[in-house]
Amino acid sequence: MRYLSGKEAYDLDQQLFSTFQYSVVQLVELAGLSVALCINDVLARIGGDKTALVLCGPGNNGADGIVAARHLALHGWEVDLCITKKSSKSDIADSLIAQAVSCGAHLVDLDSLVFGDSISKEGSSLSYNIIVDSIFGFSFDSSRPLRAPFDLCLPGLAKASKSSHVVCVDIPSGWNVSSEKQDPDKELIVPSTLISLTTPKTCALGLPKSTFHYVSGRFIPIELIKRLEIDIPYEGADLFVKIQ
Ligand SMILES: NC(=O)C1=CN([C@@H]2O[C@H](COP(=O)(O)OP(=O)(O)OC[C@H]3O[C@@H](n4cnc5c(N)ncnc54)[C@H](OP(=O)(O)O)[C@@H]3O)[C@@H](O)[C@H]2O)[C@@H](O)CC1
Repeated sequence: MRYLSGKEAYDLDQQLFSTFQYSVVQLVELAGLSVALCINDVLARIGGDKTALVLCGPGNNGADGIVAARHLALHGWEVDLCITKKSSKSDIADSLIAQAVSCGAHLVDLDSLVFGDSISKEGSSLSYNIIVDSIFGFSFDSSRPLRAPFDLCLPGLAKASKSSHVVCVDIPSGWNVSSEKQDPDKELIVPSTLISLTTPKTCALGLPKSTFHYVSGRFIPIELIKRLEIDIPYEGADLFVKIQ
């Protein structure tokens, strides 16, 4: 299995957009659909109800989460969708959010969430069976200090991840993407599931042995698969494979 650094993942992404002429919307749609399929597979393994909170960030990792929220809602899940921070650059988030809501996802404000051993909505004792971390992906820069609202919600999510099932999309938010080992002095998310898109990134080498690890995002052109030696052992027409 090929593990990519943050820079290699970024370069691959750029080639998909330039040389291979994919649009962002196409790729986040395929990524988000495969994330939703993986989450259904997780549910079949852990049991419990079909309730999920999807926390989305400002970049394309967040866009993957918004699309996944829509598909989960279409798969019969009760989905709360929280946009932690909107990007000033992206013009796709608004339409993706509107589509998710029209398919049954409920928008919740970050301020209305209570972070503890689990995450719940203010005034409600109900917690979510699955929390989806789609806040930051491979463009996260762990050398920069976290600004609001991430200075509060990422440590809150990290705490909740010790007792709740947190599914991380592509990268556990806050982790150093290109390092096998994480800073022991930082309070970081402990993923119960990681869904690596395209191929795992270096940080996935430091996953706990108990973490479910999926690879999905089956949209890489043959030429890139050969050149980068990305040989994911998909079976038949499956859009994801569980590798741990
Ligand atoms: N080829 C593939 O496999 C595909 C991958 N896809 C997905 O795209 C993801 C990568 O998306 P991405 O490049 O848009 O960036 P992402 O990681 O969402 O974050 C960017 C945001 O983070 C912010 N930010 C950074 N550091 C920060 C800090 N310390 N503290 C605070 N903020 C910080 C940064 O802010 P800025 O630097 O602009 O101020 C910006 O707003 C990838 O992981 C996968 O999920 C698919 O959708 C398509 C095909």
